[in-house]
Amino acid sequence: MIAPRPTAQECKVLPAAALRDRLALVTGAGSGIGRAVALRLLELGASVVGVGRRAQRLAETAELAKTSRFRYQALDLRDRPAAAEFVAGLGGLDLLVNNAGGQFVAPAAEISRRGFDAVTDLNLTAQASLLLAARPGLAARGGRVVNLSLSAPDRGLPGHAHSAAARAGIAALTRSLARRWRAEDIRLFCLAPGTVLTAGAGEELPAGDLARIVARTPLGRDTTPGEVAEWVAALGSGAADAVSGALIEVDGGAGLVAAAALPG
Ligand SMILES: CCCCCCCCC/C=C/C(=O)SCCNC(=O)CCNC(=O)[C@H](O)C(C)(C)COP(=O)(O)OP(=O)(O)OC[C@H]1O[C@@H](n2cnc3c(N)ncnc32)[C@H](O)[C@@H]1OP(=O)(O)O
Ligand SMILES: NC(=O)C1=CN([C@@H]2O[C@H](COP(=O)(O)OP(=O)(O)OC[C@H]3O[C@@H](n4cnc5c(N)ncnc54)[C@H](OP(=O)(O)O)[C@@H]3O)[C@@H](O)[C@H]2O)C=CC1
Repeated sequence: MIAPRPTAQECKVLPAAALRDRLALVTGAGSGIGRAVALRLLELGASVVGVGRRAQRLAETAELAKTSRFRYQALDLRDRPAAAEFVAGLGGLDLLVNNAGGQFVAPAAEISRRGFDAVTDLNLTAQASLLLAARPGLAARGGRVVNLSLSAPDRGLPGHAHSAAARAGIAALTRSLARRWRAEDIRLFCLAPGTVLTAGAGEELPAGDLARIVARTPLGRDTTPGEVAEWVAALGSGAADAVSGALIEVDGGAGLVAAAALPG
């Protein structure tokens, strides 16, 4: 049985002012999931700073946002000193959404050293560095961190050896810091979407492969950007006050089943 896909409107369950007066930093806010998250946080009253490498894409998000509560900065997060300086300059921060990430699909044996480094740099080292740099700002506001991940990175994802290793590292870091930073009232979470049919996912895998992966999902459907955005917003709100260090899978149950056949 295929579960129905909610409309963008049906995903919106939080009250209108749930994030009023909060400041959020969303990485990768110029496309896909990051853009959906940024727009939803703005709707809920937050101010949002979006970063990504391409200013043009961020400007498109600003056009959709139609509010001065959105500002953006072109930034390569793998330039760790620049990213750290930028986040320090924001001052107090209520929510960091570590969304920028991704990988290429390749059999493990065909991933070169530079390819492995590029993916682990983006999905582990740069994310870790950003959240460490954000610590003082988060501590000043009892802030939250949502790290975007892959569902069940430890189940052995074909074609994703480099990325799964990086995401498992972030999950471990999330749990470690959730414990270590509790004195500063900082909460950290990992959020693992299932297959979200963004343009980025389409560049990574052919449509046929994505359809096969979605068909194997227990709920028989993809995850929508709106669903991911609502969960991120909830984790940034009072709804998550009793949650700490969790990996939350918004994946239609994908993490419960063996991954579909892909090379690798
Ligand atoms: C069923 C399972 C359920 C799994 C369920 C999966 C469902 C779909 C889930 C979708 C998940 C998503 O994340 S969708 C979002 C996708 N979006 C993205 O991935 C965007 C971000 N990605 C990137 O920017 C790139 O992929 C990334 C490699 C990380 C960074 O790129 P760089 O510019 O640094 O890299 P480059 O300079 O081009 O290349 C660096 C090295 O990597 C190698 N490299 C690059 N592309 C390569 C490729 N396709 N194959 C081999 N090797 C490659 C190059 O050859 C270089 O090595 P040498 O040749 O040795 O020099
Ligand atoms: N779509 C899916 O099915 C799933 C996605 N995810 C994860 O969710 C996140 C968002 O994915 P999605 O929206 O689909 O993909 P996109 O490719 O649209 O998003 C990736 C974003 O990250 C930004 N980015 C990439 N590299 C850098 C960098 N070095 N510095 C700054 N920004 C960077 C990109 O902007 P720019 O290129 O301009 O820098 C882009 O906005 C990723 O971490 C992805 O791996 C997880 C599970 C499933």
